[in-house]
Amino acid sequence: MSIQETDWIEEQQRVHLVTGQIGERIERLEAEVGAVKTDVVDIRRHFWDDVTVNLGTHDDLAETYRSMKQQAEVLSERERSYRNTASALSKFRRLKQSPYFGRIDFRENGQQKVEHIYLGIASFLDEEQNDYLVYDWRAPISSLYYDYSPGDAAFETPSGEVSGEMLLKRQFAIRDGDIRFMFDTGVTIGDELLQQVLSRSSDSQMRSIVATIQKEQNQIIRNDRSRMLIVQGAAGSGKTSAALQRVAYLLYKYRETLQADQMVLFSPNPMFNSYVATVLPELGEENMQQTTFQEYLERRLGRRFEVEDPFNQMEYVLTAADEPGYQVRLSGIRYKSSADYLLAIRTYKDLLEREGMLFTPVRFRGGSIVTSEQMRDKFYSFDASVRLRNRLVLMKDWLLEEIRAYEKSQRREAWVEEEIELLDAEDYLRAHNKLRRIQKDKDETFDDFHLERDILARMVLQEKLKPLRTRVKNLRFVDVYSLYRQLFTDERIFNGVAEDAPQRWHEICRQTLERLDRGELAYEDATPYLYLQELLLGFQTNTSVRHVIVDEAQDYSPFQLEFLKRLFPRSRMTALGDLNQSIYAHASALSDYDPIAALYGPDHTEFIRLTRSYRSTREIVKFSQGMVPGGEEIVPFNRSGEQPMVIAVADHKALHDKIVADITALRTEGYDSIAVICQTAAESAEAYEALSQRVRLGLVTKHTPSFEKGTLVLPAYLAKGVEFDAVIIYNGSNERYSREQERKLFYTACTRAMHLLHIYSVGEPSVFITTQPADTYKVESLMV
Ligand SMILES: Nc1ncnc2c1ncn2[C@@H]1O[C@H](COP(=O)(O)OP(=O)(O)OP(=O)(O)O)[C@@H](O)[C@H]1O
Repeated sequence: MSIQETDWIEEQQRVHLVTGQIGERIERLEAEVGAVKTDVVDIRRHFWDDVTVNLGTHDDLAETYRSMKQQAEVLSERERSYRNTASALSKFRRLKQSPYFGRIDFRENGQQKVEHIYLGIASFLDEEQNDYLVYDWRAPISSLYYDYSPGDAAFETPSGEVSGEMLLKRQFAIRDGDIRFMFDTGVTIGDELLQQVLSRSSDSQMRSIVATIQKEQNQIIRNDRSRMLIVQGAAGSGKTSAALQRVAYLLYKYRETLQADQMVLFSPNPMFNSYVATVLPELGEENMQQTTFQEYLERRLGRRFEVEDPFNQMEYVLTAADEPGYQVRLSGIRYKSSADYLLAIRTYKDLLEREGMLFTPVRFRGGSIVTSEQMRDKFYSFDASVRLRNRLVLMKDWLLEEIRAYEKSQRREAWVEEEIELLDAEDYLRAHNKLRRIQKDKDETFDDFHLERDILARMVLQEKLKPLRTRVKNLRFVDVYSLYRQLFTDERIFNGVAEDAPQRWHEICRQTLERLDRGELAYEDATPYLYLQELLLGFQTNTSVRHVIVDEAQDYSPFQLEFLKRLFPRSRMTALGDLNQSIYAHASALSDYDPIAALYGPDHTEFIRLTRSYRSTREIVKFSQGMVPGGEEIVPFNRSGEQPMVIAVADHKALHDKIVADITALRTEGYDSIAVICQTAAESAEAYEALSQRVRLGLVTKHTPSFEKGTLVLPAYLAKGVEFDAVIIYNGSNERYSREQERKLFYTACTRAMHLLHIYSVGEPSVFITTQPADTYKVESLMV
C-alpha cells in the first residue's frame, strides 16, 4: 500500500511532538531523581541524628525502637521512590529513541470516533489531555495489531470483548526521533519489516521481537488460561523469543501481584542464559530467574556424589561406541529416563511400606545406639495403615527418645570425664552460672561440686550428640543410597515394582553398581535418585515461583518434568520444544507428547504448534527440513540466500586449509558471527588446536559462561538455542553422522545458520545430506 507524502509529513510531525513531550518528562524526572537521591544520601548520612537513643528504662527502649523504625521507614520509602523514578527514567529514555513501532486505527462498533492507537514498548500518557500518545504493546487493545489485518477485529478486555473495524495498520521504524521507514500492512505484520529484521546479522544477545510478533506467536505470549502450555515449534520458529515476550507480557498484565523473581527459566546450558539475558531489560522489565536443571541437581546431590552432567553423558554416547558396555549403558539411559522407571520408583515406595526398608544405624563413638535391624523392626511394627512418611516421623521421635536415654546413660562414663577436662574456662563459667541460677538463694554446699560436674557432663554430651540429633530430625536415618542400590541388587524387589525389565538388565545393574560404589551418579540416575529420596523424605518445594518456563523441553525426561512440577507446586508451566532437536540418548518426554501432556491433565493443558521458521534463509530451511520426520510441514520465511554448500575433502590437512580460507573470506564479506560446529567437545578441541594457529577464533566449552560475537568453535549440543550468521560444519562426513541418534544432532547444527551454511566432509558426506533432494544444495568435491 502506498503512503502519501502528506501522511509521511504528518507522522513525522507527530513523532516530533511525542518525542518532545517525552523529552520534557525526562527532564522533570531527572530533576526528581536527583532530588530523591540527595534525600536518600542525606537520610543515610544523618540517620542517627534524628533518632533519639535512650536505653535507660523499658519505656525509653521502646521509644528508641519506635524512633528508629520511623526513620528506617522514611529511608525505605525514599529508596523505593528513587528506584521507581530511576526505572521510569530509563524507560522514557529508551522510548525517546523510538517511541513506537506500530499504529492501528480502530472504530468500535456503535461509535463514530476512530481511535488512533500507537504501540511502543511502554505507555506514554499526555498528562494534560489525559490521552495515551503511546500504548504499551501489552495493553489489551494492542493485541489487535498482532491478531488482525484491516477489517473486522476484536479484542478482549477484563470486562468483555470489544469489536469493531480496523481501518489502518501501519508500521514504523523510528530511530533517534526520525522515521526511517513506514508502510501500511495487510495480512501479516509487515513482511517487509520482518525481512529487514531477519536479514540483519546475528548478535551475541537475543533481541526482542515486539515490533514483528506474528499472530501465532501472539497466542503463546498472551495465553494465560492453562496451567501448562506446550509449544512445539520448528527450529527457528521463535519459541524462545515468544517465551521471553510472554514473560514481559505476564509481568505487565499481573504487575500488581507478579514480580520478575517469581518466574524461572530453565535453559539448556549456562551460555544460553547469557544469550537471552538482555531481552527483558531491553523491554524495560527486570530479568526472571535463570537456571539449568543440572545446576539444581548439583545443588541437591553435589555434596554426596560426583554428579555427571548431560554434556559428559552426551560425549560418551557419541564417542564410546566401541567401548565395552556401550550398548548396556545406552539401554540403561533409555530405561532410567522412561515413564516406566518413574512408575517403578513410585511402586517401589509403596512396596517399602510393606518390606525392604533400609536404615542407617544411629552410631556414636564406634558403636550403635540403635542398629538398623532395630530400626527396621520398629518401622514395620507400626500399623500397616500408617503411611510411610508418618511412620518416619514416628521413627524420628522414637530415635530422639533413644538418644536421650543413651545420653543419660553416659553421664558418668570415663570418656565424658576426659572431655570435661578438655573444656575451656568459658565453659566452666557457663556451668557455674547455670548452677547459681538453679541454686538461686541457696548457700554453696558440698553437693555443688557434683551438680556442677553433672551440668558439665550434659554440656559435653549435648555438644557431641548434636550432629546426630540433627541427622535424625532431618530423617537422614533413612538409607536412601542403599535403597536406590537395592533396586539393582535385589532382583525380587525389582521384579515386584517394574512392569518389564529392560534388555540386558543384569548388565545395567552391574554398571550402575560399579559407578555408585565409586561415589558417582550418572546423569540418568541423578533425577531418579533424587525423586526416590524426595518421595521418601518429602518434596522440597518452592511456593513463591508462579511461572516456570522450560526451554528445549524435548531434552527433559518425564522424570525431570515431574520433578519440576513437584518443585513448583503453585506455578504454571510453559514448555517449549522441538521433537526434531531431541539430541539426548534418553527417551525424550516429547518424543510422544503423552507424558508431558499428562503432567497436569488434558483439561489444564494447551498445545500450540509453530511451523514457520524465521531464522534461516529459505534455502537452508529447504535443505534441512528433509532430514527430519515431519520436516515437510516446516514453512520457511520468504528470505533468500545462497544454497548450502557441501565440500568434500580428502583429509584433515585439506579440511583445515579450506576452512581457514573460508573463514577469512567470510569475514571479508562482513559475516560477524561464524560458528565452526563440531560433533563433540573432543572434536571441537581438535579443530580449535588445528585452526587457531592460523586464524583468530574462540573455543566454546560447557564452562563458557557467555556468548561472544566472532568466530567460535563449539560442539553441536552447546549450539542449542543460539544462532550465527554463517555456520561451518567441521566434518559432516558419513563417518561422523550416520547413526539414527546423530540425525537430530546434525539437524540442530545445520539449523543454527541464519544466512549461510557450509558443510565440510572428510570423505563421503553424511547420509543425512546425500538423501536430500539434489537441488537443495551444491557440492564441491576436492577428494582427489
Ligand atoms: N516475529 C518475529 N519477528 C522477528 N524475528 C523473529 C520473530 N520470530 C522469530 N524471530 C527470529 O528468529 C530467530 C529464531 O528465534 P528463536 O531462537 O526464538 O527460535 P526457536 O524456535 O527458539 O529456535 P530453536 O528451537 O532452533 O532454538 C531469532 O533470530 C528471532 O529473533
